[in-house]
Amino acid sequence: MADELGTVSIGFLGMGIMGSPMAQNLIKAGCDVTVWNRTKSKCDPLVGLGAKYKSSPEEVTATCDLTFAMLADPESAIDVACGKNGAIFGISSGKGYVDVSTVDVASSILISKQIKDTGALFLEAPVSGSKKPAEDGQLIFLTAGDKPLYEKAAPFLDIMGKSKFYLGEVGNGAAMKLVVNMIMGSMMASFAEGILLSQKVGLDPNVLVEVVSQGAINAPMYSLKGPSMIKSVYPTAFPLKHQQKDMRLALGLAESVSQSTPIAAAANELYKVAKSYGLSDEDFSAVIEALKAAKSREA
Ligand SMILES: NC(=O)C1=CN([C@@H]2O[C@H](COP(=O)(O)OP(=O)(O)OC[C@H]3O[C@@H](n4cnc5c(N)ncnc54)[C@H](OP(=O)(O)O)[C@@H]3O)[C@@H](O)[C@H]2O)C=CC1
Ligand SMILES: O=CCCC(=O)O
Repeated sequence: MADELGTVSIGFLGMGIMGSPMAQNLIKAGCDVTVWNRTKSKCDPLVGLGAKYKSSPEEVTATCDLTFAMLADPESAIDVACGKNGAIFGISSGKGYVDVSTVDVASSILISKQIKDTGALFLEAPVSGSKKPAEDGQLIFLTAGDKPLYEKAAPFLDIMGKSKFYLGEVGNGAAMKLVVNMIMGSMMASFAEGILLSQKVGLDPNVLVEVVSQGAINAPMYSLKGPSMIKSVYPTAFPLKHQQKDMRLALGLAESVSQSTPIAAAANELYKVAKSYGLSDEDFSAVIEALKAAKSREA
């Protein structure tokens, strides 16, 4: 199997919290991987594991059959794909581009069009699952776009993830991801309120987490993040700035179809407040600090 995988040369653009472990899993599985990152030093550990390095997205797509991109937001995803020395300048017919970043529908369609104009194939494949699932190869891929590329990419998605959904036309994967993260962001904001309320009425919030974890509203996120939130520490798995970006993009998606989303809109305001307190690079569970600050101002 490792020999078969090694016959397809893989490019990987973006060595952040998610991209690095995803690329690492491909290397460990025996794939021929070439990496690029805006901040070059983040490629060093991957090169140490056997990856090749190229100095631009263009050079990566020129030398690789299949290129994955894991970038911060719509702006960086578009820039890396279509900007100066971007992926479109190296890619060509017979190759594929798989964007696993979380972006909005319009940005994904724009990148798809630019890639497909070169004759190459495009797949969007944003992921559910955070740093640990990325390290463990347990991500969930929400794919849409060219079916032949989905089939070609499938063995590699299976190395990085535990499941994959093919959702049809480009935009459907992006939309699914935004809906999922809109729910998650609202759940976390509500959980933060619950922790603070339990403390304020004299309950032990650790017991609250235990009660929640045994009931119908249990979600792994609560027992994973709750204990550190109670200690006011937020080790970054999913940066708060990205959660707020996803709330913003989800609200835009909702507006585009006139769907009312008042809960998500309220939660988004909390993430904005947390960002204004300098918490952008903390884990998104740091949204609880926005409520604490409001509390102390009222007191
Ligand atoms: N962390 C998580 O739990 C999850 C994140 N996601 C999504 O995955 C994507 C990546 O997330 P994550 O790895 O956490 O984010 P990071 O912030 O850790 O990494 C972002 C990556 O984007 C690059 N980047 C940012 N701006 C630019 C730019 N202008 N030009 C070129 N490269 C740029 C960064 O490069 P540099 O190193 O130079 O800054 C880095 O490689 C996001 O869309 C996020 O929403 C999806 C699921 C889970
Ligand atoms: O986009 C981030 C998703 C994080 C998660 O699914 O746990």
